[in-house]
Amino acid sequence: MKNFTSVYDIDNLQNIIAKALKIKENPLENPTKGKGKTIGLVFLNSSLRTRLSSQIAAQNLGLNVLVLNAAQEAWNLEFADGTVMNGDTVEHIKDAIEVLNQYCDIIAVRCFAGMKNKEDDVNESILSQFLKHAKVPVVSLESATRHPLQSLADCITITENWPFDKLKINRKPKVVLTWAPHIKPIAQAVGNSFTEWMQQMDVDFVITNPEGYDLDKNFTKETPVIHNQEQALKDADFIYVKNWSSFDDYANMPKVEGDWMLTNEKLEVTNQAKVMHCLPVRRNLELSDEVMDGKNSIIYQQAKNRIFSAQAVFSEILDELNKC
Ligand SMILES: NCCC[C@H](NC(=O)CCC(=O)O)C(=O)O
Ligand SMILES: NC(=O)OP(=O)(O)O
Repeated sequence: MKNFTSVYDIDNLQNIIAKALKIKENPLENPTKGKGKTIGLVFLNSSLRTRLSSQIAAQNLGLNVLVLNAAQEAWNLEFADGTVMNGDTVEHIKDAIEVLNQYCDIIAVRCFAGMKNKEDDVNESILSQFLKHAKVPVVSLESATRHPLQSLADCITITENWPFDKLKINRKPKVVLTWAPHIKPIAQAVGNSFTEWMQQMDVDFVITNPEGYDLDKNFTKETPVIHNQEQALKDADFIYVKNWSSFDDYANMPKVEGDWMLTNEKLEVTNQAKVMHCLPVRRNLELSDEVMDGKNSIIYQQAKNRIFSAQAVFSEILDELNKC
């Protein structure tokens, strides 16, 4: 694996899920694979899980880990080309990446959507600069349109809870991605990414969201989008709860009819569905305390699997680097 920014960077989804599950059994199986190499984890936005799970994963492989919380600790970065830098920005992203090339064997970056300019976000204006200027492999820690390490962890979690090869049940699980309320505009990255990965899993996948909140068609493709939440949740085996703002009316929050928060009452029409969320979650807004703390939640298991998703990816990148 050269870079990891989407599902399209992996050769075989089932193989990498199996690899991650094997790592989970023995995370310290290859403690020297990354010896003498350095990964830089660059965060342009906040993080709890991605920062810590990537750090654990890298350490399990013997990598040196540098963490840069760039938004708080580094110089104020300029992203636009050709700007006369006589304002607040101190260092151009191009120069920062060139310097990271000198220190790192792998560069991992978190760069959320700016939510101001749709074209910039759709074109991944920041991640694309890393892909252009980095001379080492680049890993996305969530970009403007995708969160692939999260989605891989989600696939691992679904597989653990629905062991496709071992189950006697001869049907695919029904997986529902349901929109949830929020107080502010949130990017579509997690929803897009989950959609992209579910389309490659052996599952029946549907999305439910209010009118005006359909995700980018380039991600949803043929996936059914249902605007009636109760209808979509019927017989679900897995429910993935996530908020996102409007894509069509970009980064706005059109008025929503009804209450979309996931509650135990809503779970009644499901097949005792397992509930997932990438976290952080706004309790009693996106989903109720009773769901979050209840027996259907596999949300902390999902968070734990972030370690093994990152470790499987770093391991594949190291295999490639160690070939040279
Ligand atoms: N990395 C996981 C999710 C990160 C981000 N959530 C947030 O920004 C939540 C912020 C808040 O709840 O105020 C998102 O959905 O893309
Ligand atoms: N799920 C996730 O990526 O969490 P953080 O934003 O805390 O890293």
